Amino acid sequence: MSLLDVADLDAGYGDLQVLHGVDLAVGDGEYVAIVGPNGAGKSTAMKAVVGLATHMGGAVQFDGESIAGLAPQSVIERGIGYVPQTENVFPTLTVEENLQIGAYRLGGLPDDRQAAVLDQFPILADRLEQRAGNLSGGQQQVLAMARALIPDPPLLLLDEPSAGLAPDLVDEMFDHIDAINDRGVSVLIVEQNAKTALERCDRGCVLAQGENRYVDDGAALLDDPAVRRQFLGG
Ligand SMILES: Nc1ncnc2c1ncn2[C@@H]1O[C@H](COP(=O)(O)OP(=O)(O)OP(=O)(O)O)[C@@H](O)[C@H]1O
Repeated sequence: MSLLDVADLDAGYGDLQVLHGVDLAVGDGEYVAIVGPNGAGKSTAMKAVVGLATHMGGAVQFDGESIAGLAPQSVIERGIGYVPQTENVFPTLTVEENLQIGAYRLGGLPDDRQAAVLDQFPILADRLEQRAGNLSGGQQQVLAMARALIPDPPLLLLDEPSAGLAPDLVDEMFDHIDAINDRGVSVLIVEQNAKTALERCDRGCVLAQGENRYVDDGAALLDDPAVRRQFLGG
């Protein structure tokens, strides 16, 4: 049994079904990437796990328990951190206040959790009093990840963490994700940047038109001529 196990998932928005029978698993300590063309349903798969898309059928299990159809706050309370693609920090609040919001379910920001994330992301330690909206795009993404990590979730979901970043910052973002995973947090990312994501992850899942197309080790997918031709530009 994986930490996150999604089987035969149907999901969408209201009456619109976007996902058709999607399977997805993230093992303990594993780093999994969902890649695929625009509109494939990658973000929807992630949103269905966290309760932001309509669950229409199939199983979603986290740590051996069903979370299918649960509201986002219940999913997060069970130990899944989630960083949406956009609007993932409160721009008018300071860095420290953003971290405090990550702790609101804990009834306050424990010193050890603040210390742990500041140790991991020193760039934030120097900017605690700065408004989040004044940080660069990359720094805001780091803050969003740090906030999601405050409750110490065993699984972190990142929706397009490299979106909108200058090319030289993309590698830096992926280095941060590697470091999070190296500290024992299981990671599921959705990425447009398929090649880089597949190079970095343990396992990749290629989605197209709301269905699984390929699931394999990242390196095996990168080597697969059919995957390269259809999804990686040759
Ligand atoms: N809130 C929503 N309400 C209705 N339809 C939506 C909503 N969000 C996404 N969709 C539709 O669901 C389909 C899949 O979108 P999704 O964002 O999951 O794709 P994606 O693979 O993440 O693509 P992209 O890389 O372009 O974000 C698209 O047709 C999109 O228009």
